[in-house]
Amino acid sequence: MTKEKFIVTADQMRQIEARIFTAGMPVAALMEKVGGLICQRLQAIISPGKCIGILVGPGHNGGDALVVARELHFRGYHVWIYQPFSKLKELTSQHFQYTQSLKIPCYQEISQLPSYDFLIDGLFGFGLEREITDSIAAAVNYFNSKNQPIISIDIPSGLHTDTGEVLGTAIQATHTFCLGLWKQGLLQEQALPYIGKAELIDFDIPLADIHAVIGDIPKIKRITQTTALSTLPLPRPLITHKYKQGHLLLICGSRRYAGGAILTGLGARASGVGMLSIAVPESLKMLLASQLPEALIIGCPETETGAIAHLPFVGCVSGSVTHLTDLNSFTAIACGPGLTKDNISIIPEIIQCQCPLVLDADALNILTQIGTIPTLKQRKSAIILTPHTGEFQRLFPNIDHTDRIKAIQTAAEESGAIVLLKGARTAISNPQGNVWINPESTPALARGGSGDVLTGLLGGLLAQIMNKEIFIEDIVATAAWWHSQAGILAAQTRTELGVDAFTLTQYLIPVLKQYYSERYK
Ligand SMILES: NC(=O)C1=CN([C@@H]2O[C@H](COP(=O)(O)OP(=O)(O)OC[C@H]3O[C@@H](n4cnc5c(N)ncnc54)[C@H](OP(=O)(O)O)[C@@H]3O)[C@@H](O)[C@H]2O)[C@@H](O)CC1
Ligand SMILES: Nc1ncnc2c1ncn2[C@@H]1O[C@H](COP(=O)(O)OP(=O)(O)O)[C@@H](O)[C@H]1O
Ligand SMILES: [K+]
Repeated sequence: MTKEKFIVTADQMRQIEARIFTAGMPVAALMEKVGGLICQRLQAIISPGKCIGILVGPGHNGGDALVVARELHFRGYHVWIYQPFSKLKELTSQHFQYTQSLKIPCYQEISQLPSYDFLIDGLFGFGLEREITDSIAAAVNYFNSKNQPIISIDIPSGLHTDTGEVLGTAIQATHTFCLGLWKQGLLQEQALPYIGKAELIDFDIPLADIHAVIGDIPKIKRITQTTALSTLPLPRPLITHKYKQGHLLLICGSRRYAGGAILTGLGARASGVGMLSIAVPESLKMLLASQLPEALIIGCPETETGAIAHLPFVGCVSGSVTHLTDLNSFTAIACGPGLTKDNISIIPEIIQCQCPLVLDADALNILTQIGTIPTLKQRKSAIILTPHTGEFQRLFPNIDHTDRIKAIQTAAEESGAIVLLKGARTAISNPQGNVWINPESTPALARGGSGDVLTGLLGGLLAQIMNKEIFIEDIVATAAWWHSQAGILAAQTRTELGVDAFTLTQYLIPVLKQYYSERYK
């Protein structure tokens, strides 16, 4: 669905809504339509005869909930209403009056509430701007303590629509039916424990109204299956050869961290890149060759501690060492996993390469040591930094990272890099502040080495976009999506404990194959 990629703040949603109403759509008609759509979804989840408690707030979120209450009542569900407010908005008040004429039981006190199978949360939507307190806060905490399924309308009541921050307390939903367009708060990490399974209820907001408010090219977008698949190098052109499918150089590994190089290599393998070269310390060469027989393994001179001392350009070293001819012969370079910080000269050595460059893990720690901004300012071509929160803080110590989206926008603008901030909701910003957020992932990925897999996969995809009209940040977003989807599939098959980084690499291709089942039947 095309609207899945848009993300709005409360203010933007209000402006979009205002345009629709000004154009002639009656407010009551829209509420009726939305309530009907919510009901259809509820009927698919909840069988008739179940007992459903409806939590009704004073605004239009409460109005939606009342439409739902009325409809479910007529469809054979046992419905009761909890409505503790003395003053309701006019439309909400009318719907409330009608539910009372239908004799749907209504309660003001939680102590009086009957039992229930499901709750529908219509206390507050995007109109919540101040903390929930007193008896309403106590009610929210009471409902959370019951451990029964709760379906929140638009957003779990108590979450700030933009920041996902908890305002006093918040409903811990098992499902969230977000209305019309994804609210920014639902994409924020701090909101995750409250949202449950989230889905968008599309109520036909005209695209023209969306673009009029958030712009032709929206600043913040959700990565979707459609946006990701549209940038993948699939199907391959029939007439091609390996060098046309990209040549990736990985610079990674050390005697201490050999596994990082293997995992990065296996991530790159799954990308389908035409040629893969891996620069590792000389003593790792045989190991890497045995794990990745298709790759060209470049053994590098090493420090006493077993880190790469420098890259073996032609003329630099002799003997059995495989030489690198020229960094500019590659179509992408990814550097960092397992490198150690033992030799900081490796970054100045590669920073001027002309192809897209990914820095991850110890390459980021080295970058911090030699000076993030001054070093990146020397760079003329695209560079992608892939820090987790700790690395981000070290790279950009002056940037407040509590709002992760603002933080990456600032970091990208100041450094000129594309910044991918890893986490439960990985987000990517380019230097112009255009952001992609990855909306689905799994905590199964919170495990050593899974970031190394991402670096290899990303490098391999970047290597393949040469001469294609694809923005680099779009392919970075695709890599984050693919990596997470592989984690989700692996966790579904093996539980969240069964997704070690090597196993993750084994799911990268199977997860993709699901989307191309017709082609590969
Ligand atoms: N836009 C659309 O396209 C569509 C929107 N729709 C629906 O409308 C919802 C937005 O409705 P909304 O604007 O009426 O706000 P909502 O979230 O119900 O609550 C605001 C009310 O709560 C009150 N209040 C606030 N904080 C409080 C507190 N801490 N403790 C106690 N009270 C507090 C506040 O009172 P006041 O601040 O005025 O005192 C006000 O009365 C949206 O989420 C969606 O469900 C759909 O029907 C159709 C399409
Ligand atoms: N709670 C989580 N939910 C979803 N994904 C996560 C979570 N925690 C970590 N990840 C993902 O796992 C990967 C971890 O990367 P990183 O921290 O660099 O690990 P390593 O350096 O050990 O490989 C990142 O892609 C990150 O987005
Ligand atoms: K709600």
